[in-house]
Order: sequence, then structure tokens, then C-alpha cells
Amino acid sequence: MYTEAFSDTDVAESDLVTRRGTFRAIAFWADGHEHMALVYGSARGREEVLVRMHSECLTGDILGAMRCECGEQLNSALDAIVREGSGVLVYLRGHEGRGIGLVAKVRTHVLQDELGLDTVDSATELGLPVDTRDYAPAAKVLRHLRVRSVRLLSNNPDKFEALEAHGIPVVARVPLVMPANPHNIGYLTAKRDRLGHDLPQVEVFSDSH
Ligand SMILES: Nc1nc2c(ncn2[C@@H]2O[C@H](COP(=O)(O)OP(=O)(O)OP(=O)(O)O)[C@@H](O)[C@H]2O)c(=O)[nH]1
Repeated sequence: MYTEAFSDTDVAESDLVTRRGTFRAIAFWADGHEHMALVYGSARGREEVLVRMHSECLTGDILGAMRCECGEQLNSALDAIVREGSGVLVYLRGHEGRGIGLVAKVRTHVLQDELGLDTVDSATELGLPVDTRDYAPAAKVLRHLRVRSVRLLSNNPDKFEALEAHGIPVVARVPLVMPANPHNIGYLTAKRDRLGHDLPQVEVFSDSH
């Protein structure tokens, strides 16, 4: 484990007072995008830090869209970190639509709504990759923070493996399961059945919902 230096122009940090409390907000450039790490409490230099690597989802995170559970996961992860008393949330830009971008993601929504395709087939039908996300920026900022090992808030085993591959030991995966609703039931089911996410069996709602 080593401290990876950002150049002075690639990183800036300040206090960020939020409704949940005061975080240290670290904005940084990595791989062509500006990202942010929110640090709560004394996470720096620690072992087994509670960490959320959150992929940007403008529709879910900012606009409260219910067709995915991204916004709820973002809130729930921040709540968990504050409850714990320390932790880090890394908000990853360039991850929108699992890496295909916002316009392409909305194009997948059209196919989901009009043809009934799921989140996987709607991307491949458009000739697009299902997931191109890179977690190197998250590993870089965790090294910058001298985080020695993490407990990762995620249901996605790929994230666990990706972070370890980038040299950050993951000692546990902490589930981040949100309640299903009629709008996201198909999304959650596809994540479990097509993408191998560790999600519980969910009740499938009828077409009348
Ligand atoms: N291509 C595509 N991406 C989507 C869709 N809905 C949400 N996303 C994106 O999916 C990303 C989140 O990935 P998910 O597969 O929901 O979950 P995850 O981050 O891999 O796993 P967790 O850590 O358990 O949340 C965000 O970047 C969203 O913008 C969709 O219908 N199509």
C-alpha cells in the first residue's frame, strides 16, 4: 500500500456541511473525469473502512427516478457511513449508464419501455457494451486517503474484484439492498439474474401495476 500523489491541480478538498453532517469533500481528476470522495470521520489511514463506490446516475441520484434504485442506494450508503461514524463515499463520474453515457442510457430506456427488453438486452440491442466501468479512480483516491482495507457497500461482486485488482484489499461486502417497487422490479430482477448481483428473490408484479 502506498500513497498515490495527485498533482496540485488535480485535487482540492474542503469541508462540506450537509443535512447529514460535515464531510470532507475531495474533488479530483482521474482518467479524464472529475470525481468526488466524501470522507466522514476518521477514515484516513484506517483498516476496514466502510466504502461506497457509487456510479453516477443522473436520473436516479438527482431526479429521483424510480426505474432504478441508484438514488436510494446513494442515500442509504451515506446514512450507513454516518451511522458508523466514519467512511468514504466515492462518487464516480463517467460511469453513467454503466459507462455508456446518459444519452445511450435513455436510448436503452426506450427499448425497455417499448419492446420490454431488460437492462442488459437493451444495451446489446443498440450494439453497446453492458458494462465498461473502470474503478481505477476509486482505488486512486482511496490510496490518496491511505485507506488500508475496505468493507464495500455493494451487491455487485464485480466491484469487489475490481477494487482488489486495483490493489485495495476488500475484507467484506456489505449488502445495500433497497426495497423493490413496481417501476424497478424488472431492473432488480435483471441485475440478479443476468448480471449476478447478490440480490434477494423479488416478487414480480403483474402488468396492471
Ligand atoms: N445501461 C443502463 N444503465 C443503467 C440503467 N439504469 C441505471 N443504469 C446505470 O447503472 C449504474 C449503476 O449500476 P447498477 O448495475 O445499478 O449497480 P452497481 O453499481 O453495479 O451495483 P451496486 O454497487 O450494488 O449498486 C449507474 O451508472 C446507472 O446510471 C439502464 O437501464 N441501462
